[in-house]
Amino acid sequence: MILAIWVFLYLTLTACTLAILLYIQKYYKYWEKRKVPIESNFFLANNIYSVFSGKLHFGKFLIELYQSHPEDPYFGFYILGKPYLFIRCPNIIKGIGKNHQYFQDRSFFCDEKVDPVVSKSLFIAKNPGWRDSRQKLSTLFSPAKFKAMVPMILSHCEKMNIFLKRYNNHVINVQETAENLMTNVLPHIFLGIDSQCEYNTNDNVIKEAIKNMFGKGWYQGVAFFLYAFVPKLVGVLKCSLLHDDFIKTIVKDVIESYKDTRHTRGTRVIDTLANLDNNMNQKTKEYFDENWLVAQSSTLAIAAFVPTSSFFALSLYELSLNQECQEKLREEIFEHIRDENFDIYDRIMEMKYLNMVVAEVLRIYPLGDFVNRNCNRDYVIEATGLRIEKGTPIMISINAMHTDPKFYPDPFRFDPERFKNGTKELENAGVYLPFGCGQRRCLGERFAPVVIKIALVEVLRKFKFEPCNETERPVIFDSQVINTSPLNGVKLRIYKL
Ligand code: HEM
Repeated sequence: MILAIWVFLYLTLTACTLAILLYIQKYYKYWEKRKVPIESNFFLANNIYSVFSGKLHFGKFLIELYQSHPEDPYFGFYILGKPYLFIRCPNIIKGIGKNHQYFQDRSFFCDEKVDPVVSKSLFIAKNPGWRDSRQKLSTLFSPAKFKAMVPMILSHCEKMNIFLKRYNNHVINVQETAENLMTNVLPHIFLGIDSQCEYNTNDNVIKEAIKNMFGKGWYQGVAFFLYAFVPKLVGVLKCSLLHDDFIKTIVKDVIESYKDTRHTRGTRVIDTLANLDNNMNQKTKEYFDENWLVAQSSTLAIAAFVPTSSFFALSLYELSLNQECQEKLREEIFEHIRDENFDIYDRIMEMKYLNMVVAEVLRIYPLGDFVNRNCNRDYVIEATGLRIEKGTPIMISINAMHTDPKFYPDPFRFDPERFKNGTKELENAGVYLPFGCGQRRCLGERFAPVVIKIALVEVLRKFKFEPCNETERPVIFDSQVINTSPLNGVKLRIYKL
């Protein structure tokens, strides 16, 4: 018996050693053999361990990598010995955006058997699930749907302004105000729930549930690392990236209410999601199950909440530090809005300076830091002849592109004039990509700016913002969360006009 155990242990150890040796043989000096410059050692790129211990933000880590290869169009790096390709050259980035058939998926992966919810999230899903889900979700974000949302967004802005009026000549944390506004607006649109988030208190169950859905600290760091880089271990360790009990309860309630045939289906995003198309074949229908609903509802809440809150707060921050821009924007707002009976949706589309301000905020603070893809078919970079092999993950740092002085002189100066000709030219040049690139770009690309522009117009018509002693310069970001979010909030002094 003892002998059998020893033989078993010996064989297992030999098999593991062989597997590791084969793995190392396959990948060791992978980039060197292809004459691709490399970053650091074979096992772990640079100081990536600081990211997963919560000391360094992942976006910052990518900027440091980008800056360490100033002359290279791309370079390779390794995570646990797996080769990654970091793309720096705008022309190559454009090619990746255009050639969706080669770069359909992200390299993050989650097996449906291991996590039936996360695996279906639009952010993680692979084809054909991703394509069908994206088609279905895209119908929710049409200009007509936005227009219909405007009165609701306005009513929440009005409540915010009533709160702000009480704080004339006081210092307030606009990040907190922005989060409260989004706690009211987003669950209303996506889930049809009234969060009743008050502005004078910081404890709202829905806000806390959304903020905690992704967790924080070392546990989230480890879970994110496993999902992103060693997905097979997720099942073994049974760790979960998502705390979705709150969304699950809401989805269950909606599905339950549909069983009652007298119930009239609403116009909320969740109603549209739950409303399955009768033309779908059985297999597709099976995919769009309750887990799919929970997955998409959570994805929308997570993907929207932090970026839109920070986007609003950081817009006010930059407009406070740059008073002449704030004044210019206010003048434009008053020029377009002379009385109370105006169609705000049409007006914000016409406001050129407002668009320039928003574009510049998204340049300095792209909020979604990186683009990540998995090459799903061998792809040759025409300019250099490098063959990116099937299965190779690639990384693009949006933040690093947006703050590279080669593309944006004096990159940390807030200057909306950079966008006086719009964003198209810079987008086409592959150097402006706040919402990513290609077919897998952000689903909220048109929605987020609409909400922020309305909120900015509403608040700047009534209030002026100035920096104060507590205003950080520059803003310090939280290194323990995946999104870009100010660690200590954004403190500004507010004056009633
Ligand atoms: C200022 C606000 C926002 C910024 C800067 C932002 C940025 C991004 C970026 C950079 C990506 C990755 C794109 C790529 O890989 O090419 C992304 C993906 C995504 N975003 Fe946003 N986002 C914002 C707001 C929103 C909102 C409001 C929603 C929800 C309506 C949303 C939903 C998503 C989804 C679902 C994806 C994954 C898309 C897919 O894989 O098909 N985002 N976002």
